[in-house]
Amino acid sequence: MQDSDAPRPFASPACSMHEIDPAYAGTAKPADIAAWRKAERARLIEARMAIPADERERLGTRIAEHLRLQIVDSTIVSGYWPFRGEPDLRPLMKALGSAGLRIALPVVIAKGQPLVFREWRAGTPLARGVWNIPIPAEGAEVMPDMVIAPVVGFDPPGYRLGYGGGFFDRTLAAMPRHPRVVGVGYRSAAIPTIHPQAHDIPMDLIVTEQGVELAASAGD
Ligand SMILES: Nc1nc2c(c(=O)[nH]1)N(C=O)[C@@H](CNc1ccc(C(=O)N[C@@H](CCC(=O)O)C(=O)O)cc1)CN2
Ligand SMILES: Nc1ncnc2c1ncn2[C@@H]1O[C@H](COP(=O)(O)OP(=O)(O)OP(=O)(O)O)[C@@H](O)[C@H]1O
Repeated sequence: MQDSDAPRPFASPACSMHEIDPAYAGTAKPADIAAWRKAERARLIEARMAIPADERERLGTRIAEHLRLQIVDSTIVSGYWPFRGEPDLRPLMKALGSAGLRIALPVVIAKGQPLVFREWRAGTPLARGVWNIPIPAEGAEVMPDMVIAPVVGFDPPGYRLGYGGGFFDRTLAAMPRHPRVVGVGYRSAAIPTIHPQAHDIPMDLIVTEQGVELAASAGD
């Protein structure tokens, strides 16, 4: 009698991924990309906030350890002030500042406009910016040569899903010299694709608690 669950090794080709419906693989192009992104952001942010705070802190420390190894030949590094459960890299920002690097934070000037970067040092007074994000109350506007961008989601080629303002894409597109752009996030923010659009600029590198996820090929 034939056991229907038993493996039948030669019944099909070794790899049949090409036969799988893209919808099943989670990569079918949604009819409405903006609506899909909105729902995906909400899902990813909710999942991130559900990670217990002490676990997020542990993961953030590991991300900072991996990230630190990537900071070579940079003089002005833009970090970020964490919110909505983003990895907290402030200890690293302080350590880099003590080591002589200049640190900046992104500032929203207006919706639909590029960000500007303002220098920050430990102890710099903060003000509440748009969406109540803390920003340096004073300080020179600077051009970072490395930008650390927190991700809500990311995909294997290094495209970043953010909060939906389009700020980093607009900012990078407007910068006279392309800085090194490093996306940071928890490994659980990895998705098969963010369905990149023409305006989406891929990260040069993504760093999670597991290490460096990708490095764009030399010369990019
Ligand atoms: N910590 C941190 N600071 C940062 C960023 C970031 O990602 N993380 N930004 C990186 O860009 C900028 C702020 N970007 C933001 C963009 C949108 C929303 C926001 O709340 N948007 C609306 C929905 C927008 C839409 O879907 O149309 C919302 O969520 O209600 C918040 C911040 C600058 N500072
Ligand atoms: N360079 C650009 N010029 C004009 N519009 C842009 C540019 N980049 C993005 N946008 C617009 O911004 C909106 C949001 O873009 P997107 O969904 O990529 O945001 P996001 O990367 O998730 O957000 P954020 O960077 O703020 O965290 C879209 O409507 C997009 O068309």
